[in-house]
Amino acid sequence: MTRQDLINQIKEKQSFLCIGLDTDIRKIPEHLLKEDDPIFAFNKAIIDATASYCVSYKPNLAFYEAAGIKGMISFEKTIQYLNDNYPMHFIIADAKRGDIGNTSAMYARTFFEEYALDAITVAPYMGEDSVTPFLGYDGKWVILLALTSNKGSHDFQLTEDNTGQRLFEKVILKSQQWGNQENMMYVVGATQGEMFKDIRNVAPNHFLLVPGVGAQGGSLQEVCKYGMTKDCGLLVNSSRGIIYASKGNDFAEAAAKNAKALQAEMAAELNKINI
Ligand SMILES: O=c1ccn([C@@H]2O[C@H](COP(=O)(O)O)[C@@H](O)[C@H]2O)c(=O)[nH]1
Repeated sequence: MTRQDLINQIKEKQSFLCIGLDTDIRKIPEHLLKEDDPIFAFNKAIIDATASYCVSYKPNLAFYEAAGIKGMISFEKTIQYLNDNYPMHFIIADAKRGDIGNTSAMYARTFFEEYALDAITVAPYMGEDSVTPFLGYDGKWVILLALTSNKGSHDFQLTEDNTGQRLFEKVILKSQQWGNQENMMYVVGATQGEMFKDIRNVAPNHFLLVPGVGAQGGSLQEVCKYGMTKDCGLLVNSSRGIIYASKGNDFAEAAAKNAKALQAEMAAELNKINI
């Protein structure tokens, strides 16, 4: 998907919501456990109930890999279902990959060729040759971890060198020599609040994938205040806050209700920038 296609979807839906499919078999409603593939049955119901309120889905690979081969079959069926039924949704593999070049090339094959996903999250720690294999695909995206939502972001990402430059700034500036606004986004945690100002100093126009609203307590208003660009520039993710809105038979309706509420807040933010 191109940047312009994504912006068009955001305008059409009046939403920049990305729903995280972090599906844990231990958390899904009991009545689904008698299905052949409970994880897929859960995802399908969540997707059908929420698709009109979001522009993106983000399955996190950890949740599928944890269930072994069965989990990967559920992942594959989920992706197939999205590609067949909701082809204009931007699908992100939250896999946080990155390795020496030939190994990264295999990860890229997996997620971009085998599963035909739009984007993959990549860890920048191994540098240029670990990231560039993901950038050789037209219309596909690398989403580089820059300033994450967790407490551990202070351990490395927020530390300064002797010129005062912080590691997340170095990652963003250096990686702009490898990719551009058409094939690279950055992960910035919603919990980082005013830090979005500093992010926009080094990445004024790149799209940001922003996890951390909902269960982690990040503020959508603050993210928009400091991080929104003139064409939005944000994909804001919520996983647990939507998919586990209810543990009962009404789980899909409850997910739709929470997704709709976030979409309404997003529409109000988009209204401020006239898109
Ligand atoms: O900095 C980061 C990077 C990735 N994540 C992932 O996003 C979702 C957030 O889930 P919630 O349930 O909405 O908290 C999850 O898949 C994380 O692994 C992140 O939270 N922060």
